[in-house]
Amino acid sequence: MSKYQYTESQQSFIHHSLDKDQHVRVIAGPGSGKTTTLLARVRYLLTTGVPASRILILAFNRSIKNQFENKLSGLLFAEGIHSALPDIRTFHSWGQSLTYDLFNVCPDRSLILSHEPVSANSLSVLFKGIFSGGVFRNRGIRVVQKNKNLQINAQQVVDAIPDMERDISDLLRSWPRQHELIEHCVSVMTTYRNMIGVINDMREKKPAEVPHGEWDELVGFVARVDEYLVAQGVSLFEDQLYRAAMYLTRSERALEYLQNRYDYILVDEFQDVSEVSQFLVVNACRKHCQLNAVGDPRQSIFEFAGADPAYLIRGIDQALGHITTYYLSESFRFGQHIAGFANKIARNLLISSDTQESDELFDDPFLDDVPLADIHNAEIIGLKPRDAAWVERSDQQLMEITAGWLRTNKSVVYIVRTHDQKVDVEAFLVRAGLHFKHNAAINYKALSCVTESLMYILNCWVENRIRSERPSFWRYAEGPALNPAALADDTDDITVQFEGFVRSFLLTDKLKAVSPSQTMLNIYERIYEEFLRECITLLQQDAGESSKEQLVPVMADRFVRTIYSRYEDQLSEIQEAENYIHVEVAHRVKGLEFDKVVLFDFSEGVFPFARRHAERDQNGIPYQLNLPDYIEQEQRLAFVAATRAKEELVFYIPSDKAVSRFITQQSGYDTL
Ligand SMILES: Nc1ncnc2c1ncn2[C@@H]1O[C@H](COP(=O)(O)OP(=O)(O)OP(=O)(O)O)[C@@H](O)[C@H]1O
Repeated sequence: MSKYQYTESQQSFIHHSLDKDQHVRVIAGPGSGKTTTLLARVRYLLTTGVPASRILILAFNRSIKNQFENKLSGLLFAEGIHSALPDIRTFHSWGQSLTYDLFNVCPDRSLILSHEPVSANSLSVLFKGIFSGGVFRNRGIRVVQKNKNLQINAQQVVDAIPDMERDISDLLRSWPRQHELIEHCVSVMTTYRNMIGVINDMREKKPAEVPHGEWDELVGFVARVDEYLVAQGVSLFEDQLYRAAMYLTRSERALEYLQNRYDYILVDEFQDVSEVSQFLVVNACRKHCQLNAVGDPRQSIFEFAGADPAYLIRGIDQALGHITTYYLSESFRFGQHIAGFANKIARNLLISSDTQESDELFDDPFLDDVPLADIHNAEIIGLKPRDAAWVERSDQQLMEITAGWLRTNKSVVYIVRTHDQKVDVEAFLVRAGLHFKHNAAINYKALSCVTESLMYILNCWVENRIRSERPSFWRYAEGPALNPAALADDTDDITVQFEGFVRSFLLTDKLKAVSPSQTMLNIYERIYEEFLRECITLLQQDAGESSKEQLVPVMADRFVRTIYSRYEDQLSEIQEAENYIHVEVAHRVKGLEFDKVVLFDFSEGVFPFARRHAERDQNGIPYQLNLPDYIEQEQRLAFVAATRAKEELVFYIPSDKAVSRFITQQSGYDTL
C-alpha cells in the first residue's frame, strides 16, 4: 500500500504505457513530486515484471544518485517487493562503464586511444578531484594511457601528486621576494583544496597585472602542469562521457550494443543534461528502449557547464519523435505563500525573455499568480545601514529564530551563494553557539583557517612585527589581544624564541572561535602542537645554519606534506550526532527539501553574483550583471534556492548591502 494518494497526473505517468517506443516526459515545478513519482514509476515497472537489470536510472551527481537509491530500496522494502535494484548511476559513471563495455564488444583501440587536448575544464576537474581526494582516491578513475591501452588506477594518479607538488614548491622557492613567497604560499595552501582556483587565476591574469616579470613564471608553471597531464594521457572527468560518445559515432556494433542494453532509461533533472549526455541517452533510446525524462526547465542551473533545458522541451522530440508529456501542477512541498514568492522570482524570467521557448517554458498552471499580500511564510530580514546595536539585534533575531527551529526538531538549511560565504556563515553560527553539519568540504575550509593562521604566525615571526592584515577568520576570534612583547628577541636561542612566539598567540581562544565542536577543537589543538614540534625539530636540526627566512618555506612545506594530510582524513570522518543546521551552496541544494530555509545574504552582487574582481563597465557595474542570459541563470538559481522550503523561507540581507533585485521587485512581504 502506497504512502501517498497520487494525483491523477502523477498516476498517469506512473502507469504510462510499457511500450518501448512510447517515450514519456514530465515537466513540473519544484515540490510537485517529480522524483517521488519517478520512484513510483520504477516500482511499477518492477512489479509488472520488467527485470531490474533492464532498467537504468541516471542522476547528475552522487548525492542525488545515493538519495534515489536509498528511497527506492526503502519503498520496495516497505511494500514487500522483493526485487534487485535497477542500475542507478551518475552520468559520468555510466559513460565510464559504457566505454569499457563498448571496448569489450568491439575492441578497437583506435577508437579510444586518440589523443584529445586537455581542456581547461577537464583540468579544473582533475585538480578538484586530486586535491579533494574524493573522486580519485575513493572511486578510482580508470584512465586510458596513450599508446598502451593501459589503465592507470587511482593509486597511480595519487602517486603522481608529489610531482605536481614539487613543481608548486619549486615555483614558490624561486619566487623572487620573500614577502611575496610567504603570501603566495598562504594563498596556495589555503586554496590547496581548490587548486584550480589558483591555476585559473593564473590563466586569466594578463601580463600587465603581474608585477616584475613573474608572468613568465606563472605561464611556465601552467604549461608544465598541462604538459604533465598530456604526457600521462590522463583521461579526465568529462572525457568519461566524450569517450563513450566518440565510440558510438564510430562503431555500428557499439551503437547496436547500447541500443539493446536497456528497456527503460529514466532520467531525473533532465533540464541539466548537456549535449553529450543527451546524445548518449537518445541514442540508447532510439530503438528498443523507452525514455522517461523528468525535469523543470526553470530549475536549470548548470548552463555554465553545458546544460540546456531545450533538450527537455524539444530536443528529445526532435531526436525520438512522438513523446507523451505530463504536467504536474500541485506543489506538495510548500503552501501558497512560498509558491507565490518563488513564482514572483521566476516570473521575471518570463518578463525578461520574449522568445517562443520561454512561453513554452513558463505557461504552465504551476505559475498561477498568488497575491503577494498573502505572503507570510516568506520573510525578509532587512537591516538598516551599519549600526552596531542594530546589527547585533538583527543577528540576534535570526539566531533566536534558528535556535527555536532546532528545538522543535525542524530541518534547517542556510543557503549561500559561494563556498567562501560558507566560512562566514559557519563563523556566524559558531558565535551563536549553533551547530552546523560539517562535511569534508567544510572541514577543509576550517582546516584552511588553521593553515592560514599558522602561516600568519610564521610571517610575523620573520618580520618581527604583528601584521595589520590578519587572516580572515581572525576577525571572528574574541580572545585576548596578541602580545607584542613576545616579539622581542630576549634570547639568542632561535628555538626558544620561536616557541615563545607561537605560544604568545594564545591560540586556543582563537581556535575556539572557529571550531564548530569540541572534537574539532581537539584536532585543531593537536595540529598546532604538532606543527610547533615539527618546526622546533627543524630549527634544532638546522641550528645556526639557516636564517629564519630560509626556514619558513621549509616549515610550510613540511606542514602541508605531513600534518595537513594526516588530519584531513580524521576531519572528514567526524559526524555530529546533534541537531544541526545544514549550510550549503545554492548549486548543491537542487532536489533537496528542508522545513526551514534561510537564504543567507540575498543581496545585489550575491544574487545575481558578481565576482569581487570582475571586469566592470564604465559605470563601475560588473559587466556580467548587464547580460540578460547571465541574469536569467542567476534567477533560476534563486528560484531553486527559494523552493527548497517546506514551511518557512527567510531572506537575510546584511546591513551594508542592497537587497537583491530578485526581491526588490516584489512587495507585500513581512519585514522583521
Ligand atoms: N501525491 C503526493 N502526496 C503527498 N505528498 C507528496 C505526493 N507527491 C510528492 N509528495 C511529497 O512532496 C515533496 C516533494 O516531492 P519531490 O521531492 O518528489 O518533488 P520534485 O518535483 O522532485 O521537487 P524538485 O523539483 O524540487 O526536486 C516530498 O516531500 C514528497 O514526499
